[in-house]
Amino acid sequence: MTTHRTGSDTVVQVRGLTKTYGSRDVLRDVDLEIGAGETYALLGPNGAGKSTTIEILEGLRRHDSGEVRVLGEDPISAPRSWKSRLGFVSQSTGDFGPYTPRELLRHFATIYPNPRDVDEVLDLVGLTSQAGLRANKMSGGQQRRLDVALGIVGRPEMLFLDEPTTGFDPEARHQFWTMLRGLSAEGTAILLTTHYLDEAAQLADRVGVLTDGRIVAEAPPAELGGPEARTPLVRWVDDAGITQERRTTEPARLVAELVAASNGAEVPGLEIRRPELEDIYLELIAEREAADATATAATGSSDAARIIAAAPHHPQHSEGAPA
Ligand SMILES: Nc1ncnc2c1ncn2[C@@H]1O[C@H](COP(=O)(O)OP(=O)(O)OP(=O)(O)O)[C@@H](O)[C@H]1O
Repeated sequence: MTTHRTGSDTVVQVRGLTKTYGSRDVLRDVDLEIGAGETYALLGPNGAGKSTTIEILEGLRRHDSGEVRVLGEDPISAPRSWKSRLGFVSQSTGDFGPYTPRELLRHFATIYPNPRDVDEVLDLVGLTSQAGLRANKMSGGQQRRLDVALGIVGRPEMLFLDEPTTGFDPEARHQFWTMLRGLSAEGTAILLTTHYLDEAAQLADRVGVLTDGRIVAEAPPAELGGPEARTPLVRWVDDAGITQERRTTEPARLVAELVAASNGAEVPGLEIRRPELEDIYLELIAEREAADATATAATGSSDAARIIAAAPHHPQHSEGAPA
């Protein structure tokens, strides 16, 4: 399923990655490659394993089997200098203590060998006018922008963004997209998870759909699901008041036929929809869930049954080397 990249600019290389929590297989045989300057969006429903994947790549979690290389190193045994080449924005906002965004950024900038200018970063994330305010008192969206600022101040070669724009207002999201395009143009590789499919469509060179621990589809956003998935859908209400829909590659012809059949009158409820990434993603997930339900019915087992059978279950926490 994975479209392997080749070349010396590979930043992330993952082969056959598996991860189990207790008796639960969270990642099963995941392959992933991301190149310099590439933005890869990892999509998937809640609990699919996206954050687990990112945490393994960051060296915060151990994996069970498979090969993982980020900037040529195994994250678990990588030297300290390796971390300074990465940028992280995790899913939850941190506690900023009594400090202001400018103070925090100045402090973090000292950790990196070639940091960005603090004022430039404040400007990039739209926090210039909040730079001197106490960060803990800023709004949720502003704190999230600060998370992003802290993630990029070290001029990372590889940037991990776990649902970075949660809480952003629309203007901030657009500003963020522009900023990411700039980082990408400078050669930064970006791994992004998001539940905003428009964000993935806007930013990603490739998207991967992770569900049930596997990447079930991977392609540039405009190609996911293949050409079939993009066939326009025409919907209208017929004489009996019943909503009809038909997929056709010639929607204009179908509309002309409908108009002719109604003697030139308006066709009630007429709508032509061209499936977007979100429609295609939802269809992929629904297909997958239907296939899993069929398999479960056939074997008479389910994840829930396996988990109950394996109880007591003790969740693990941070397993990797300290940051
Ligand atoms: N430390 C842990 N111990 C046990 N199970 C865990 C642990 N961390 C995550 N899980 C489980 O692993 C699965 C994958 O979680 P993960 O956070 O990677 O999903 P996700 O795709 O990032 O979800 P979301 O979109 O909700 O952020 C979930 O079922 C979750 O409950």
